[in-house]
Amino acid sequence: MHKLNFYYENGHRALKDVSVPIHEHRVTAFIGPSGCGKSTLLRVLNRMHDLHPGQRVDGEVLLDGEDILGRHQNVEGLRLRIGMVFQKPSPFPMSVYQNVAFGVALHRRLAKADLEVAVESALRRAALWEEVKDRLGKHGTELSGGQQQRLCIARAIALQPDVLLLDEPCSAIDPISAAKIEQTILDLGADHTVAIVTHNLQQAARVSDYVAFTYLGELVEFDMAGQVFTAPKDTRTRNFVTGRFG
Ligand SMILES: Nc1ncnc2c1ncn2[C@@H]1O[C@H](COP(=O)(O)OP(=O)(O)OP(=O)(O)O)[C@@H](O)[C@H]1O
Repeated sequence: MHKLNFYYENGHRALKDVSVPIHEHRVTAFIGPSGCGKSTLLRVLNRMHDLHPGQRVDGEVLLDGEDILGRHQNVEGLRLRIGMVFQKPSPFPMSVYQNVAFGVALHRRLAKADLEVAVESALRRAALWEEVKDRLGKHGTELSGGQQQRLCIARAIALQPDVLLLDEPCSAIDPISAAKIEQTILDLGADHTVAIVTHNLQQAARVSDYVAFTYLGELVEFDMAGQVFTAPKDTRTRNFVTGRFG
């Protein structure tokens, strides 16, 4: 993304000339103190601001050379290519199976058996299959919080997106589920481009290849994760990763 600016309805400029590469088939973590614009940035990548006519964005976000912010961009099609998982698990009010199958059936003409294969594959990749394979007809909202979040990840990856955006996927989740989700993110990074927002610096260090540190809407530092955590160049990054502020 290049020189990205974002303004909320009240004129607040939440992103200021943010330029950052998001590398293909790598995990990029966005870290920074509360309110520095991390979620805003992910939402722009999914064109969520289209739902709020008073919000304004300028700059460029290129996906395979095409500006996804372009006025003529097919936003529905874009959201198939760029999947998003939100902080709060949000399963559809339907069965576990339907939660994953629904979007797939909508966008791909698959025979029943192939649809079942696609659902199983997504649930396996989200490290949920073993826990739900005997109760696929159960309501998605009856799963535990950690299971619901993995269901949302399965739902997103079933659509075979090129890019997956994860906004604090483990924030409301017990450590065992969080560890499973982290492993899922590591596995997904092998063949998906992943951008994750997390408050958990240890988690960012464990799952990401690259780290972007943002502060007050600006990109302060972008580098390989090891570099940012062990030898940050900017004093603000150093203070943040060593727990001196944030
Ligand atoms: N709907 C809104 N209207 C006006 N300002 C907003 C709105 N939503 C967020 N903001 C402001 O934009 C800035 C960035 O918010 P954002 O949610 O992107 O930060 P964040 O880094 O994700 O924070 P956190 O880590 O707490 O989730 C903050 O100053 C916030 O107060």
